[in-house]
Amino acid sequence: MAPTKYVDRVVPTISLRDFNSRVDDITRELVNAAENVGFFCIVDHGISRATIDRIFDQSARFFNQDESVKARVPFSAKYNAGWEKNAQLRPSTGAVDRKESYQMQFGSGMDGRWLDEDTLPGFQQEALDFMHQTQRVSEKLMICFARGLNFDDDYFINAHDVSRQESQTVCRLLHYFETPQQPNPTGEVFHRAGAHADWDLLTLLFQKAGQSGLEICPGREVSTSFGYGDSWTKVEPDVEKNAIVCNVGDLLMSWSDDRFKSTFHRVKAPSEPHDYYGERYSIAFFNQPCRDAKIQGPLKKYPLVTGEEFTRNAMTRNYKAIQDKLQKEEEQHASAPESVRTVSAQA
Ligand SMILES: O=C(O)CCC(=O)C(=O)O
Ligand SMILES: [Fe+2]
Repeated sequence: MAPTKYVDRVVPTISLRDFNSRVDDITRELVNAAENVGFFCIVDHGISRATIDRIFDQSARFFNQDESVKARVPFSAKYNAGWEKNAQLRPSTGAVDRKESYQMQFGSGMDGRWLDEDTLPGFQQEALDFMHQTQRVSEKLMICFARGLNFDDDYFINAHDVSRQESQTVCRLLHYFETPQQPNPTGEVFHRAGAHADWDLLTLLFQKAGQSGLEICPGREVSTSFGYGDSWTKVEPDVEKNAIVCNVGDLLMSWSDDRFKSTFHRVKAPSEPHDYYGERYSIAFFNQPCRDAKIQGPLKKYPLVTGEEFTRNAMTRNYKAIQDKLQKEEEQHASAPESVRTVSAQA
């Protein structure tokens, strides 16, 4: 593989301190970041580092269970919840991400998908507490983006109400495996998370100290397929500042008539000398619209769709890209590639 081209880009850091009295300034900063980079870090958000460390401990507890235990709560594409391993196929790589993940929701999508209290005492409660705290931070961002688009303050909050049955919001625990440092004899590339854009409104990402790998390639600058030939920027974990890395998803891009940019990102397949090869834990909180939310930007650039339709369209798009890629490979090699197993319901 050709060496990755890197470029320094400023990923703005935005403080949510004194939110109520500073909401206009914060809105300006967020809007500017969303228009230009699509990524930003937030600090002074109110979730303590101790809370974040504890949820990472819970995540390790979950992933340390035997596979037979985790397999009791398998991923369901219908409910977009549960555990999966080496299963998320990416159109950008044509391969599965080398990771396991456990997706949690607030409501009935989790029926039968929590491990029982005997197996993981306290896990469900702590996970839900963390998810509610992250939801409250998300709601502050939603107020600002609603203001930026001249909607009422509670416009996005209502469309993402996690107390409703129609909620689709997901908290994804992620665990990437340690990667062999020696080039693999077969030349196999261990993709961690292939380049993609998320298809939610906003993603809030938590990282652990020293566990690098996240890279971005702002959407509007991408000129090659999935940003491969483009210049990437590393977004290192900033645990000192207790930063949460946030990005605009396809939903907010569409809902803003393309004013706010959904941005390509990836967790790089470690392959170059300074890459991080060790295991990586991260947590992504995807603000998904309620199934019956009505989605249309102020300029009505795109036809009105419901949250359910938007998610379905995003999945179809993703799936079609994979199908097209496989078809091309099939034509090139005149032999069928390994069959596609699952397409995760997330970007
Ligand atoms: O693990 C990470 O840092 C990024 C994960 C991600 O982009 C995703 O799951 O959509
Ligand atoms: Fe992502």
